[in-house]
Order: sequence, then structure tokens, then C-alpha cells
Amino acid sequence: MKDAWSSDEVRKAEEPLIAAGEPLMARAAYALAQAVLREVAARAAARPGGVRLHGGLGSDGLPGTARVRSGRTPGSRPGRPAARRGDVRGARVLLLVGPGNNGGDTLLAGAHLVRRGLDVTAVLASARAHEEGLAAFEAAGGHAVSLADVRVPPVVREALDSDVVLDGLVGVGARGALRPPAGGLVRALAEAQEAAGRRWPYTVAVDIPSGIGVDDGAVPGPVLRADRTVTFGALKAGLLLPPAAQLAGEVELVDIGFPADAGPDHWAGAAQRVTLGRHAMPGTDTGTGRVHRMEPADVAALWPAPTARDHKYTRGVVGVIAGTSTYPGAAVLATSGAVRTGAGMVRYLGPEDVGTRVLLARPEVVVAGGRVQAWVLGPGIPAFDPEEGPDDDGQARRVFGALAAVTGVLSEDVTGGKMPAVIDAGALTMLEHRLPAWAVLTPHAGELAELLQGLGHEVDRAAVEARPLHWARTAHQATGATVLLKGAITVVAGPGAAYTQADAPAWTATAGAGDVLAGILGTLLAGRSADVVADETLAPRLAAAAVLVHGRAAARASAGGPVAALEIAHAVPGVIAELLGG
Ligand SMILES: NC(=O)C1=CN([C@@H]2O[C@H](COP(=O)(O)OP(=O)(O)OC[C@H]3O[C@@H](n4cnc5c(N)ncnc54)[C@H](O)[C@@H]3O)[C@@H](O)[C@H]2O)[C@@H](O)CC1
Ligand SMILES: Nc1ncnc2c1ncn2[C@@H]1O[C@H](COP(=O)(O)OP(=O)(O)O)[C@@H](O)[C@H]1O
Ligand SMILES: [K+]
Repeated sequence: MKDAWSSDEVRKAEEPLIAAGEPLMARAAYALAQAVLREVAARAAARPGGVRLHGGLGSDGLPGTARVRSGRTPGSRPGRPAARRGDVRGARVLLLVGPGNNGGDTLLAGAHLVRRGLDVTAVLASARAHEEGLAAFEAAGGHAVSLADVRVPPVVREALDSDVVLDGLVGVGARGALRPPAGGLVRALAEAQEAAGRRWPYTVAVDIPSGIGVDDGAVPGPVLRADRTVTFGALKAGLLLPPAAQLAGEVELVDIGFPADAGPDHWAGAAQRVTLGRHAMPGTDTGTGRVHRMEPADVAALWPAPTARDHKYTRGVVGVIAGTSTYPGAAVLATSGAVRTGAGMVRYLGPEDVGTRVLLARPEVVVAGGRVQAWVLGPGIPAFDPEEGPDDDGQARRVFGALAAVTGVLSEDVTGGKMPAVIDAGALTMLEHRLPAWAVLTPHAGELAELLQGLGHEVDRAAVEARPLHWARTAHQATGATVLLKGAITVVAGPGAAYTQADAPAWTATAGAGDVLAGILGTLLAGRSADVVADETLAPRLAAAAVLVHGRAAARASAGGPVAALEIAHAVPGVIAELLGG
């Protein structure tokens, strides 16, 4: 499991270490410099003439801006010897330096790079800079200029002529969108980056890409897209959360001596105190704090794998109420997702002609009512409109009946006790009562916006996409249900925890992929039905696990190319075998 911390948690972890004289910044800067050297060496090794070499100071104070531009073609400048393959010397690095410790990390890393023979220029974006960092950088022979003196356009040109740019403007001390002058600089750099495409230098964010919401993953203003983020001590929530996570590139976590995590108890309660190694720190209310990302081993540990004692009923029966005569495909996709995930049995409830199609695709499905251990409700069913009267082949009536079973208020349509459910698509418009956490809503951003509008929030799709975790949490708090908000990065908000999964290739954005996900999750919930009702933290974990399996199945079915939704379902058994075998 990856655990991302809030900025407050990072500070609280740092305080006792700093008081004890631990050289946190020196460790961070060394690791940052190593990350840059690794990349530069790899690039130089891949180039026949080594890294590009650059000239001396230009007329505007930035090195080399007056020289003849050699374009982005690799090789040495005329008159200077070519570096050997893999040689980092002469590689050109631009540091963007802010006023705080984030700038301090960057300057100290710059000093290491200068000592290794790189050509390093620091642009100080503020009147203030980290004193020790600047002194060390200049003592090593680094060249520092003030943004106020050189202004933005030459810095952009310098960036375009660099091999590496380090973004050290702000770190966890940042609040809100980048303010001027750093904001203006980053806006110009981000535009140049967009225009330059692959010709833009390798960009490393120091701790976080400057300007992202550290705790909520928002992107309130300009941000320079990083190829790599080297983050210190602990992952930050904004590095896992959309939309900011999409600007962080590959995230490298560097150990600078933070104590080991205290495990799940750490995030289980708001008021508790937990011990992190030698240091006590307040437990966090994960309503505002930690964000988790499941990894394959976490999913394997949760999986309801069958044993010799099991039979089909103990393994879990999934009831699927999906599709109409107009939209029969969703029924096939949701039942296929459930069957392929290994349900003990899948029941289908719906119009006869749709049931026939389901049977043609999946003869294992039982097209008849009866006891189930989890419901999948809503794929391919239209939004409920009480004014016009339902035109849905009786599916709304069936969904309302099943929803009653989810909360334990039984109707004549169903039997059994409280049970978990996946509530998708049209069923999201049929919620009348507060729900338990074992009901998992699976909207995409547009559906979540509509749901929230119905609850009195002024929010549209774009607003949800700008702050996915915030709105998923808002919906969880308002409905009681666990909320799985689908997207390129999917977020799950439930009691005590938030998860974010980024397992699926962009090809997954195809009609019907969400129906398959609903089936996968239905089988997981059915397989652990009693546990899910007994432990309210389990539904969010199983929801995140389903997203991981779905995303990996999509990647497997895609193999780098287009993917059809049904093929995602077909790829699920291979993914599960790999997870459980590994
Ligand atoms: N405290 C420590 O000992 C360590 C800190 N570390 C580094 O220090 C960083 C945190 O340092 P700081 O607490 O000094 O804070 P930062 O360096 O992240 O930023 C704070 C400074 O940025 C300014 N600022 C805040 N929001 C801004 C905005 N929206 N636009 C423009 N300027 C803004 C503030 O006025 C303040 O001067 C971490 O991200 C990490 O990089 C690491 O070196 C590890 C050890
Ligand atoms: N850009 C993307 N990259 C990866 N996965 C995506 C992307 N966009 C959407 N997805 C995933 O594709 C699926 C689409 O589901 P959904 O919107 O419900 O479509 P449908 O209702 O047609 O099945 C979800 O699992 C979602 O997380
Ligand atoms: K930064």
C-alpha cells in the first residue's frame, strides 16, 4: 500500500527530527542530486557525442544565451571536446528557486551537481532565498541570478537550452495558486513546455510540482509538468490525487529518516494518538488527511479466494439488475464482469429478451430471482423520472426492491438480510434514503455532479473533475454510501479512508467499461458479503481493489492498443491468477 501524507503530518514528523539535529535537508538534496545525475548519465550514455555542452555567460547575465544556438540536436559545441558516453560533465541544469526550504533543497542539490561538473544556473524567484543553500551553491561555483534582474523571457530561453530543469519554487509550505512573480514565471515556462513537446528538457519537481494543492490534488493555477518528482520522507496526497497527480510524472520517494509508518491503525481514528517509531504524533482524521493507493499484494490479501470447503453459495451469489430492451449490452457486460471475477453464481433480473441475450453470452448466469449476497444495480438502466413514469421494462421497480434489501428494509421482491451493493448509472437516480457504507456508488464525474446537484450543491462536471476527492467525500458524507468516482485516476471515499488508483490505460475510456467494473466489484462484495456489512472500512478497500483489477485487466486486454469493454472482462481471470500467484 502506498500511503500519502498531508502537509500537516509531514511537518509533525519533521519537527522532532529537526529538533534532534537530523540533517534532513542535506539528505533530501543529496538524493535529489543523485536522481538528476542518474538521468543525465543515462541520457548521455544513449547519445553518441555525450551530453550537450554549453558556452559561457551571455549578455543578459544568463550563461550561454548569447551563444549560437545549436538546436536540440545532441552532440558537443564546436571548439569543445565531446564528453564521453555516460559522462555527466557539461550537462546544463536550470534551478528554479523559491524562498523557503524547497528552494534550499534545490540549491544544495545544485551544489552537488556543480561539484560533479555540471553547468548549473539558479534563478532566484523571490527577494529571499535559503541562506545556507545559496552560500553552498555559490561556494561550489554555481551561478545564481535574480528573476527580478533577468526577467521571464530569458529564463524561458535558458530552460529551452537546458538538459534538466529543477522546479524548487515551493513545496509543502505552499498555499493556493503560485503567486507572482513565481506564478508568472511558471505560466510562461508551462506554455513553452507545451509548445516544445519532446524538445523540452527533463523536468524534476522538488518534493512536489510547485503550485499543486499538496493535500487535495487541486491545480489552482500554473504548474510546470514534471517528468519525475523526487519527494522527501513520505508521499504527499497531491502526488496521488487527480488532477495534480497527472503533472507529477514518475514519483520517487526518498527516505530522509522519517520513522516507519505505524500501519492501518494510524489512519483509523480522528482523535487517537499513534506512535511512529520513537515519535508520538496525533492520528489523522482521514476525512482530511491520508490518501492510499492499493498495490497488487494488498488486493491479493483481500481476495475471497475459494478453499476446498467452499461451494457456490458460500463463495457468493451476485444479483445483477441491469439493462433494458433498449440497452441490453450493459446487462451482458455487467454479468460478464461478475462471472469472470469468479462469483459462486450470478443471477440476472430483467426483461426476458435481455435475459436471453445474457444467457447467449454467458450460459452460467441464472436468469431467475432468489437469494443473493450482493447486488449490482443500474448499468444500462435509464435515469428515473417520476414525472413521466418509468419506461424501463420494470427495472426501476426491481432496483427499488433491491435497494430496500441493501438497508435491510425488505420488500416483497427480495429475500435475505442486509447486503452490499454496487449502485451505478440509472440506479444513482433512485436513492431515497441514507445508505450504509456497504452500498458503493460508482458514478463518473458527470453522474456525481448530478447526484450532488440533487443534494443541493452547485457543482458541474468540470468542478468535480477539478476536485475529485473533495466531491467524492462530500457525496459520501451526504449519502452515507462509499463513493467510487471513476476517471483516468479513480478515487474512492468511504468511512475513514480515501483511495486513489491509476491502473488503467487511457484506452479504458470506452463505452461499457464501467459496466464491467460494476460486475467485478459485485463479485468481490458478494464474496465477502457478511464481512462488508460487519466492517464499514471493508467496502472502500474492496472498491479500490476492484478498480485495480479492472485497470490491470484493461491494460492486459489493451496491450498498448484499443480495448473493447467485453475484452476487459475476459482478461480478469489472468489478472487475478497473477495477483494470487505472486
Ligand atoms: N523542514 C525541513 O527540515 C525539511 C524541509 N524540506 C523541504 O522544505 C519544503 C518545505 O519548506 P518550507 O516550509 O520552507 O516551505 P516551501 O519552501 O514549500 O514554501 C514556503 C515559501 O513559499 C512561499 N509561498 C507559499 N505559498 C506560495 C504561493 N502560492 N506562491 C508563491 N509563494 C508561496 C511562502 O511565503 C514561503 O516563503 C518541503 O517541501 C521540502 O522540499 C526538506 O528539505 C526536508 C527537510
Ligand atoms: N482517461 C482514462 N484513462 C483510464 N481509464 C479511464 C479513463 N477515462 C475513463 N476511464 C475508466 O473507464 C471506465 C468508464 O466507465 P463509465 O464512464 O461508467 O462508462 P460506461 O458507462 O460506458 O461503462 C471507468 O472505469 C473509468 O475509470
Ligand atoms: K517544488
